[in-house]
Amino acid sequence: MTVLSMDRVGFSRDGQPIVQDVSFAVGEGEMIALLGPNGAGKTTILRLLLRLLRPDKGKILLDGRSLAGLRRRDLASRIAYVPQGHAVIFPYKVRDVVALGRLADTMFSPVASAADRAAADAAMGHLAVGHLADRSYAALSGGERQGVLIARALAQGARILVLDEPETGLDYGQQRRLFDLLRHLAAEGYAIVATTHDPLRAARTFARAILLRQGRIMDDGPAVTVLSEQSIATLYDFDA
Ligand SMILES: Nc1ncnc2c1ncn2[C@@H]1O[C@H](COP(=O)(O)OP(=O)(O)OP(=O)(O)O)[C@@H](O)[C@H]1O
Repeated sequence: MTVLSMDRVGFSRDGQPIVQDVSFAVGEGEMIALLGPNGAGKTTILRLLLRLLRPDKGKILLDGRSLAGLRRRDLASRIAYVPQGHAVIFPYKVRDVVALGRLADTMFSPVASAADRAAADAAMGHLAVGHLADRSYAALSGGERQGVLIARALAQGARILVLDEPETGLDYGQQRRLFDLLRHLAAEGYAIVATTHDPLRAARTFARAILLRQGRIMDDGPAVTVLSEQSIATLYDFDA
């Protein structure tokens, strides 16, 4: 079932088209890699999906309803953003970072409820980061941070995860564990959209790949098919 879709979306900055005529639909349980050279518009598409930017043209639908008209709280209950883990944006204890995922709910009440604390604890348990709860987020390794950021997204209760280059800064083992985890979540029904700069990993790990070039979709389909040697060469502009 489709949970999120873009229909002929266009977005410009200062009259310059950044995203043009982009259409795709994300289904429950799908794991989609968004690939393309620097400046192709990947992050812009993520920001449009998260409603951090508004499209100039076309429509974005969440559960069949226009993203533009949704209440922030409803949006937060469905879509969670996992930023790059290497930036220390949270000078807090891990437990507090994960509880921030409940903010969409807790901001309506001055105190985190028992249910909020339970959701944060459950998310940490699910991602095996519970033992880090009282550590400082800033002192964690890249892989540990990425796990905590995903736990924060799960605590939010959202079933659509949008990740920006999640493997950045992780060693090979941590990347393996991260992508195993994402596959596991997709098998549980989570919809996952992630940008990546690693076509070989995307071909092995993701079910589907969307290739983006100069703001337009160049190809979209099963990752193993779409990410051929030839199309990778075309996408990144080198001789195969
Ligand atoms: N805040 C901004 N102001 C002006 N132009 C911007 C801004 N953010 C992005 N752009 C431009 O929009 C285009 C697409 O950028 P975007 O960050 O979406 O690309 P990307 O595919 O995510 O690139 P990268 O792989 O380098 O992260 C680029 O030409 C970029 O310079």
